[in-house]
Amino acid sequence: MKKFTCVQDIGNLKSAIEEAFEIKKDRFKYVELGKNKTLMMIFFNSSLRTRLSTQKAALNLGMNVMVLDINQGAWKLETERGVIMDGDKPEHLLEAIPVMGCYCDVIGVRSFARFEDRDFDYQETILNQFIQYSGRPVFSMEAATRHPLQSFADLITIEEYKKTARPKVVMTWAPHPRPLPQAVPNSFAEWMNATDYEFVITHPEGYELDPQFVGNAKVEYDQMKAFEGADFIYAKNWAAYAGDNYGQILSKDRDWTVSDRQMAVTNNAYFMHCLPVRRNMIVTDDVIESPQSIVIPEAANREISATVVLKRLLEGLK
Ligand SMILES: CCC[C@H](NC(=O)CCC(=O)O)C(=O)O
Ligand SMILES: NC(=O)OP(=O)(O)O
Repeated sequence: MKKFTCVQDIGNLKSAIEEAFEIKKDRFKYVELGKNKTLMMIFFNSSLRTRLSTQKAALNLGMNVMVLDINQGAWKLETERGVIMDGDKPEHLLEAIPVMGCYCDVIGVRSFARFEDRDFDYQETILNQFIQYSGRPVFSMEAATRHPLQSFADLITIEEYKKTARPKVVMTWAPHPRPLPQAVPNSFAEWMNATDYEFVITHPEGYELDPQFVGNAKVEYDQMKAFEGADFIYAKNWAAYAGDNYGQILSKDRDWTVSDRQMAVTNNAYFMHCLPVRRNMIVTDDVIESPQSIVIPEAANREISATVVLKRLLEGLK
């Protein structure tokens, strides 16, 4: 594997899941693979789970790790070409990227959507500059339109907990005080559509995601109807994508906050969320603390998805 940015990069999902379960049984099985290899993790945005689980995954494989928070300590970076750099940004990304590539063997990048220009975001301008100019294999630690390490961990978790071969999985929008990226919902939809699960997306009108990610999923504007008989509930907020509303908050309707009321019409569904989660906006305390909440095992599986991905990128170096 030369990059990991989307579901297609992991190849056959059944094999990927088998590899994840194999590594989960012995996460140090490939500890020699990363000897004298260095992972560089570059964050343009905050992180807890991705930062810790990916570093742990690198250690599982015997790698050295360097972490750079671009906005803390490094020079402020200009990312646009053609800009006269007479402002507060001393360095251009197009120099910084190949320089960073000199010091490592594999690069992970976190760079969220900026909501200033939908094309800039949806062309994955920042991530693709790392892929084009670093000279190293690059993987996404959440970029503008996807979060594949999270989605892979979500799939592993559903495979561990599902009680039927083809569970009903429902992704629901929920309210939030800030406009959040579409990366997590886009990516979850992309991975769910790559399985044979029954997949439903529910959100208020106006929150339609990019059709390239919605695919053949059923979109249901009635949340209670969507929840009927569900085996897994995946909650997430996202800002509007469509038209002139890109990056906007259209609703903060807390009737969409996941509570016992909605969970009561499911098939005793498991509750999932990528975290961090705004309690009593996205989900009530009772639901996220219930026996059906699997958000912690879901977060734990981030170490497994990252170990599989780094293992394949290291194998691709040979
Ligand atoms: C893994 C999720 C990362 C990010 N989440 C946030 O930015 C939450 C920030 C907040 O709740 O203020 C998102 O929604 O894409
Ligand atoms: N789910 C996830 O990626 O969490 P962080 O933003 O804390 O890394």
